Amino acid sequence: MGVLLAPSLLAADHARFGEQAQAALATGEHWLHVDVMDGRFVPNLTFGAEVVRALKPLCPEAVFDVHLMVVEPERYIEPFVAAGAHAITVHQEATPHLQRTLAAIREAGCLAGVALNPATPPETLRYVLGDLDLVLVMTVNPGFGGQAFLPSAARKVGELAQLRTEAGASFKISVDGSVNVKTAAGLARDGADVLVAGSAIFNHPEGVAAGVAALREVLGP
Ligand SMILES: O=C(CO)[C@@H](O)[C@H](O)COP(=O)(O)O
Ligand SMILES: [Fe+2]
Repeated sequence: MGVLLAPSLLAADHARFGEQAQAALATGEHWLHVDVMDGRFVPNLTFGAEVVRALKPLCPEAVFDVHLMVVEPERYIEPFVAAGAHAITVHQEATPHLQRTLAAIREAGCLAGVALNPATPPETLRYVLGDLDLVLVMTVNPGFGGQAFLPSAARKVGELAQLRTEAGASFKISVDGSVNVKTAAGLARDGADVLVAGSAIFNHPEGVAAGVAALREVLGP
């Protein structure tokens, strides 16, 4: 299976979410990445489950990939499931009860993901590998779009691919932060299954379709 692209709505025009989400899906991509920030876990605020609920009828084919950058993420599983999320990712650093939280996400019928801040080692997931469907490697510090890529954090992609093989696990490896035409191909070669891209898609000077096409071109067939 080829690499999936997950356009990140954080970089979309917030006054035209529906239109921009539809433009991203019209390119043939299916995932939509939804960045939820609470002003506590990260120094920025975005939106909540109502955005997924509102987009759902406009984008019935979308896979809503929710990235919770919030403290106490377990409190938000139910509202996002009810709104129509398909994948819910919590931060390893945000909950002391990671296994329970992942189990609750799966129990609710969603893919269960864990995000790793740049300083968090993949080994911290060793004892929850069987509870995971997705690991989100942050290649910037979470909180903002348009930041500089951290190559040290990207090294985790290959390490996770190795850990996955050794453990006989099957989680997807997703990468989030400064995914663009310079970084995408290397990340895919290292083992990324999903590439989250905000600025590279929604801030492309020729529009959303051109942003997706440029990434697809460097990724190859
Ligand atoms: O989770 C985050 C930021 O915290 C991301 O999903 C950003 O939306 C990525 O934006 P770009 O780096 O692609 O502009
Ligand atoms: Fe994100």
